Amino acid sequence: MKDIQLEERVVSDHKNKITARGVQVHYGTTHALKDVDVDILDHTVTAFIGPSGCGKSTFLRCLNRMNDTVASARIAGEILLDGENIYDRSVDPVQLRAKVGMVFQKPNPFPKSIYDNVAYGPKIHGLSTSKAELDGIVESCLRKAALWNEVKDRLASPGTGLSGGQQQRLCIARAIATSPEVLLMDEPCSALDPIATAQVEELIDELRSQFSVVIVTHSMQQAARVSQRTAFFHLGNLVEYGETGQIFTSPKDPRTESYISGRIG
Ligand SMILES: Nc1ncnc2c1ncn2[C@@H]1O[C@H](COP(=O)(O)OP(=O)(O)OP(=O)(O)O)[C@@H](O)[C@H]1O
Repeated sequence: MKDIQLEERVVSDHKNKITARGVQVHYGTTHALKDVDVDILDHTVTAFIGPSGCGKSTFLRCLNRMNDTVASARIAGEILLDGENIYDRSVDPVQLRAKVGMVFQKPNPFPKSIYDNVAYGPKIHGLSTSKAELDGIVESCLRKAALWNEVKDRLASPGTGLSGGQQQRLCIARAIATSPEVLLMDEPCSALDPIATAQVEELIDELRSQFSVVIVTHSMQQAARVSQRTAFFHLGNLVEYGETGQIFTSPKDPRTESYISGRIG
């Protein structure tokens, strides 16, 4: 990883967007996440890394209450978005997921046109008052997702007819169409080829100017390329969290050191 200028990474004084304290998750008798404390900064890409089964996706899914859909999941602790507890009874998970959007491992466009994939969220959340306004949102999101030029002449074609990399960028356009404040990405490049991966990574860096991005990745190179902060999970514990440069060049915990040098995982 010599070509990556980690030491040049500067984490600015962005404010906390998400504050997690004492987060525990059980699936039935499996204790998947143990007492996790994290501050996710605004306008920052945060990478979650760690060996398979360490709880990265579980924690990611706590941040927009996706785990609510898993019958056996029990979540304890506190997760605040801009100071408000997202698990409060008054919070509507559907509204929360518009603010804290998600992109999944496998591109999963709706069986609808390219246009309707992006327009769906703004429509159900009442974010546009006219067709012209909706057209504007669709175009701007497809542009932000670096897909507009490839699809502008076939907006009525099915989203599922695009290539894998294009489908993932369509899913990113769909996720940003509700103007989220945080975007969660669960291994968003694992089904993509190197060219599509590079496009999505470039996009992640651009999206950071608009909101926080949290990415789960199995690739340490990817974490080093795209993130400013990295959290290392192991056996359900958050072992170490800090600036990406520090985590990769001078980890404090021997378990982090072992993982990044390939001895565990
Ligand atoms: N829906 C579920 N029901 C039961 N157990 C689950 C469920 N989802 C995850 N687990 C368990 O919780 C633990 C953490 O899983 P999780 O998917 O969060 O790990 P991960 O670090 O994201 O793994 P991977 O890198 O393989 O995706 C594992 O022991 C897993 O088997």
